[in-house]
Amino acid sequence: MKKIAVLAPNETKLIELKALFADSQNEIAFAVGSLSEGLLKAKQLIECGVEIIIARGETAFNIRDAYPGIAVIDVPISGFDLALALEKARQYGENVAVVSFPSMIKQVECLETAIGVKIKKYYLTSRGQVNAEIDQAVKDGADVLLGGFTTISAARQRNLPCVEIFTGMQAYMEAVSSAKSLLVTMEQEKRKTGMIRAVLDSSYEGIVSVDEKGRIVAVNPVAKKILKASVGIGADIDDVWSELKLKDIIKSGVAEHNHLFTINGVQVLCNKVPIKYRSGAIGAVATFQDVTKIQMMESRIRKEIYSKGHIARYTFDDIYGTDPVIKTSIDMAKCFAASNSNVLITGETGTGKEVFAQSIHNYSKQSQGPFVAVNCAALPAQLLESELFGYVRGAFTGASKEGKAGLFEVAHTGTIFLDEIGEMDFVNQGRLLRVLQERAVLRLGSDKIIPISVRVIAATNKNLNALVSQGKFREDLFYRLNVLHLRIPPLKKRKRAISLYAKKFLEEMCRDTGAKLKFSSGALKLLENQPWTGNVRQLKNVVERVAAVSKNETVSSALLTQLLMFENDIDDETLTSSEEAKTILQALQSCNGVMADAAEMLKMNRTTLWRKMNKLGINKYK
Ligand SMILES: Nc1ncnc2c1ncn2[C@@H]1O[C@H](COP(=O)(O)OP(=O)(O)OP(=O)(O)O)[C@@H](O)[C@H]1O
Repeated sequence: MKKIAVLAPNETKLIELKALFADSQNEIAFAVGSLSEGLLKAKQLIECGVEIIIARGETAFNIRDAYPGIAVIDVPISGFDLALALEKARQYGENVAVVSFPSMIKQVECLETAIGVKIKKYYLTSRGQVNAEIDQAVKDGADVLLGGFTTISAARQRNLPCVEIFTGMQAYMEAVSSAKSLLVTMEQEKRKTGMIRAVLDSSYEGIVSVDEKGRIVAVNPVAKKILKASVGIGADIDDVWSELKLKDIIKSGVAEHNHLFTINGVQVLCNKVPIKYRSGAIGAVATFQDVTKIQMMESRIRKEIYSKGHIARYTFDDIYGTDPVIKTSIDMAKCFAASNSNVLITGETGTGKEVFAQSIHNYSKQSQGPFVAVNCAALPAQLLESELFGYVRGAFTGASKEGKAGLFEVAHTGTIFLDEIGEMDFVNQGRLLRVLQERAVLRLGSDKIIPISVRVIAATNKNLNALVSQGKFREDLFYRLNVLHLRIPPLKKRKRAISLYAKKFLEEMCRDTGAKLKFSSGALKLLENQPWTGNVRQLKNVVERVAAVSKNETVSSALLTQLLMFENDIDDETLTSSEEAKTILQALQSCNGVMADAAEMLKMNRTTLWRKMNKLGINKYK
């Protein structure tokens, strides 16, 4: 496809030009036409793919005016061309007048001082004016008329002395050479623009940039989607998105980061930056992202990173609860799961508070997000603070170089389960309250607010009301946590459920080992009459022991009595401070005091270890 075209003013010139550029016939299109006829030819050439048009004077001017997207090269009148014309003109007399369109007169003006002559000028704005201007020139005493094709044709018809200013071949050669190098530059620009366009189009961020007047110069598909407006290049940014105040950025020359806006109901996070050239701003660019998309992406990344550790295993189906007491708790918990409010679960140790918390999470809208369980009593206050809220590099001595996301951030879009909340110190209670109020966290040592969407479920076996009246627990925090309250009754209050649990747990254990065991009715009676201070957890442990030691298919009350004696012995104060304490201390020592590792080594969960340490007076280890 030919990208360059030459418009000759007449047939004679066309023949000369075709001969001159015979070598470039494949690259250059040739056509005849000047003024309105030239404009028509230009239209046809553009439709055929021409991007650069070489034309003369007024024709060039008109094409440029009508097709601003097309490069037009004006064939100039050279000093040599004008000198030649003047030399001929002087043969008629001293008074030379040029009658022509402004573009040609401007070129003559530039050259007349160089040549050292004074030429009278008569401007044409249309072809129809030519005779009137010639009349005026003659009246003013012109001996000879200079001009282009229009003037010379009219003068010749009236037998007036005239000389045509020819555009020499040298000028056409220069114009063609300029056109060729312009084409190369244009191709390079197009490639660059194409690459920038591809970057803009593939960006996950919305991007809008404006020039110094606030007119849009670039806008990508994501931005169009968010703005929901038919955003056109050249449109005033204030007509499309006035809230953005992008013109203020051009004025101030100062960037603004992390601004939250709502546009068309979509919350976006926006950065605005001035485009600077030399000392001033020549435009501005705004990049913005749909906040929910950022959150979804973050949550996906977080889930990838934490998928191993932060999953809720239990669902309501795992809770054995045919007894009416627990059924009521399950029904209530299901209702709680449907709301987003904070939940406080109270109940004695081992009643199943975490099982309920996990089931609520899995039944809730947050079920696709992480479930992060934190034992507030298992960590010293300062460590708990950095674990919960995270920190930035250098926040405190020993802080990791990269900083660390807190568990609240980890739990984003999911649930955080704050177990043993009654053990939380006052400083952390204050920080927790702020997080609950503002739904955002500040990492230690940072002033950057990180918005989070986390469902909070807290649990305690303490009487929080009593702790509030003793001044050990913040009242405001208590009310924030206690929006929905789930009380899990102790096992001794669900006597009828004991044998059901025992049977179910035995079935579970047998499923693992392949054994076929069942309780005798006497054994079940015995179980029902135990105090079960450790509640369901304790019952489960006893059944586990039964499954391990029972040699007969039917578990007798005799065997059970023996095992229960042993169970009660474990609770015996005299035993606790000796062997068990020693084992725990050894485990803690070899794990550098890291409770999670020690618990794993001792094959018990962290909560159990923590409780045992408390009981044995070794909870201040480290
Ligand atoms: N209704 C139930 N159905 C089945 N298993 C249960 C039930 N309640 C509790 N459990 C079992 O009892 C054990 C203790 O439960 P969980 O850890 O939820 O208690 P907790 O009240 O959170 O204890 P703590 O206060 O000591 O943290 C778990 O192993 C769980 O499987």
